[in-house]
Amino acid sequence: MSTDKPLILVVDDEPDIRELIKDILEDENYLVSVAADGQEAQTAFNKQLPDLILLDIWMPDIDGITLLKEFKQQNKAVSIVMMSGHGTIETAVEATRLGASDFIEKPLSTAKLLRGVEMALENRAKQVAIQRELSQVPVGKSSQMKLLRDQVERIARHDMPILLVGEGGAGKHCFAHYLHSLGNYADGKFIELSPESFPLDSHKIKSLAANNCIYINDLALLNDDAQALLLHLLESKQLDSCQLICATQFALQKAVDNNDFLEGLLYQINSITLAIPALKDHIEDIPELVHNFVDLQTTQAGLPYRRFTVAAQNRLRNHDWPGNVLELKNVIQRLLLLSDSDDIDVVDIEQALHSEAEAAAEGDDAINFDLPLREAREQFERIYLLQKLQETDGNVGKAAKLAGMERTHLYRKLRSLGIDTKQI
Ligand SMILES: Nc1ncnc2c1ncn2[C@@H]1O[C@H](COP(=O)(O)OP(=O)(O)OP(=O)(O)O)[C@@H](O)[C@H]1O
Repeated sequence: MSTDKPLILVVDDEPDIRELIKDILEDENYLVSVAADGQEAQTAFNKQLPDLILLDIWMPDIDGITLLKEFKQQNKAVSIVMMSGHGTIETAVEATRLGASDFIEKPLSTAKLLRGVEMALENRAKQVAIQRELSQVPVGKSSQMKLLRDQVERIARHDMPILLVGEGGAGKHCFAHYLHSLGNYADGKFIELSPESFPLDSHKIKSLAANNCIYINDLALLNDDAQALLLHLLESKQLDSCQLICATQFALQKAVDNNDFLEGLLYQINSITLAIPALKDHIEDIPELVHNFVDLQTTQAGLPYRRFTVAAQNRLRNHDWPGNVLELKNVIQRLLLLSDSDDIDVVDIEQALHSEAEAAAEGDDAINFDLPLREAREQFERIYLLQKLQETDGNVGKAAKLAGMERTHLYRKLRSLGIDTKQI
């Protein structure tokens, strides 16, 4: 829902009835838009997705059942109540089979109309809650999150590949799952392919992809052969019966300029791009995210419930969150696990953020000889590679040459060490 008041679209070819319904619903504080025929209804639907559609069954240009099918195809979460003066049981059954949530018979009475509308909106709210549980619907009331959710609802059923761009931990997986849950292959699997696991075999990819959702993360790290294969499959339209979502935290255009990424592949996958903002750019969502994570950790992971004081929440809003939502999730988990009071206050937050910062800063220090070899090696690699990237002004290709390693190997290394080339 994009506003706090539910938006109801009334589709009826009789002007008196349309206006009457509009007046009654507006008196009850609903937002109402009206359409006289199928075409107007389609335009209104595309302009702003309604929370509920009241749809007349008999209309001159297109019948309500066809329109119902079209709307449901475009967005299966939309709630639709059919209205008809000549309602028969068969039509009602047919409409509910096709996804209508209810059926109101004309002549309408105010009570009948309002009861139908309330029930449909309640059902929709329940459905959204269930869906949220199942598919991790991205939460957040900020304008960015609302817009992204609206865009996802609009594009999920398109067949074009979708590109998600955002920093590590910003929510790319979360939006990919949401796209899958609303997409044409929601009943199929969500298969994640990483550059390491990307099969260099077109039959294998096609069989994985068939009627499923393929999520490739991080696209910039695909090696040359994998890039060429993916480009070939897309150009020859061999990945048609699947939903393809690619994700990256690196600037792909920059990778193209550096000859690290195939330009043709970028054009194949970037026509629908969603930018997932860094958490510091939508901090107003922190209270809701905190609530969401506390809920998840207490119900699913069995951690004890603790209340975050308002001061604690404000302190969380003042942090920079370089690790984005993932970092917030980790901080909350740590607080629920380690705190010994029922209330989480500013002091607890300071402590948790301090431990996070210490962990993150460890890599910037001189080599620590107390560390096990593996961690000391990682620490050295981080310092060494940051130095090379600084020398080459963030150019991964050049840094790879200096370091005497393959570019894609370097990309992978940077990712595993959590180094963001944009920050160089
Ligand atoms: N808007 C959101 N609402 C609820 N949960 C979120 C939201 N954004 C992210 N999360 C959760 O935060 C965690 C980190 O997000 P996610 O894994 O989606 O980030 P990512 O961008 O895919 O990270 P990476 O770059 O490491 O692949 C996940 O558990 C995800 O479900």
